[in-house]
Amino acid sequence: MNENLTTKLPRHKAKSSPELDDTPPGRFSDGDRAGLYKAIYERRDVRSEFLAKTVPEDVLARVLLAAHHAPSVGFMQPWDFLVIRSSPVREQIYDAFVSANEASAEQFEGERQSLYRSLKLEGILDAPLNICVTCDRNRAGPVVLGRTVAPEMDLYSTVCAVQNLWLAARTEGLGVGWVSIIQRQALHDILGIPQNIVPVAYLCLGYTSRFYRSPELAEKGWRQRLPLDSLVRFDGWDSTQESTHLSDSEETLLERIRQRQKHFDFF
Ligand SMILES: Cc1cc2c(cc1C)N(C[C@H](O)[C@H](O)[C@H](O)COP(=O)(O)O)c1[nH]c(=O)[nH]c(=O)c1N2
Repeated sequence: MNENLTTKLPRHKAKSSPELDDTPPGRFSDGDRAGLYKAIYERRDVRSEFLAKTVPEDVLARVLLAAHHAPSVGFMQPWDFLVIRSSPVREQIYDAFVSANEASAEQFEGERQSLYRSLKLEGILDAPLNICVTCDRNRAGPVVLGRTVAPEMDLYSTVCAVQNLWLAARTEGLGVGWVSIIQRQALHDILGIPQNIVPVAYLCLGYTSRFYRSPELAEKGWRQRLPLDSLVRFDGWDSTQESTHLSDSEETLLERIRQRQKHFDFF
């Protein structure tokens, strides 16, 4: 990275006195870093705990602007944000969810199906606000820097915006729940989204009575977080993790990951 550029970056100060701030240029202060990691670890997918409380416009503006600052291929910014408050509209979306969810439940069998049916997988009517994040695949014309050999990059960019929104919302005390159990065509029909625009995410958003400490699906026995050390590979897919094949630094990295994940096990 260009050193001059780095040194010109604004210093983020968590400490009250600037003289005490010895944060290296370009790096966040301990407080700022802790805030970001806290948002990451304490973000949850929220379905049941929404409160009716209104989300003030300035808070929503901050969250949407955070989403708009996501990275995007060729700086395409392919997203639009449909803010949905109307109860009749949300009721139609909810009906679309119910029929898609019934079909989804049929994909599982026996106890797994019973457990699936016991899960609440949306907060469409409970949350005061729903947001549909879409992707305009033609926003920057047919040829986009970075998308020439990987056309799906615009969709990935839109997902980056969703993640920014999700994290920013968490710092504001807002819960977000992603509902993907809705036929895409139903979103086109109900929301009048043109066929050339892709609905990427349907989100429920609002203040909550609480946030689960760990993913609700983990707490309810659906699926647990995987050990990260088993997902890290070195220099190629087939690299083995047998200790004889690992360099000291690779072994140290995996050990640090194990220690850290044990520490954060409950997330
Ligand atoms: C693309 C995509 C799509 C969905 C989700 C997420 C993502 C990324 N999730 C939320 C998902 O279940 C949740 O993220 C995981 O269970 C992990 O929990 P936390 O997000 O860490 O709380 C989700 N949850 C839900 O109740 N109904 C849904 O339809 C979906 N769909």
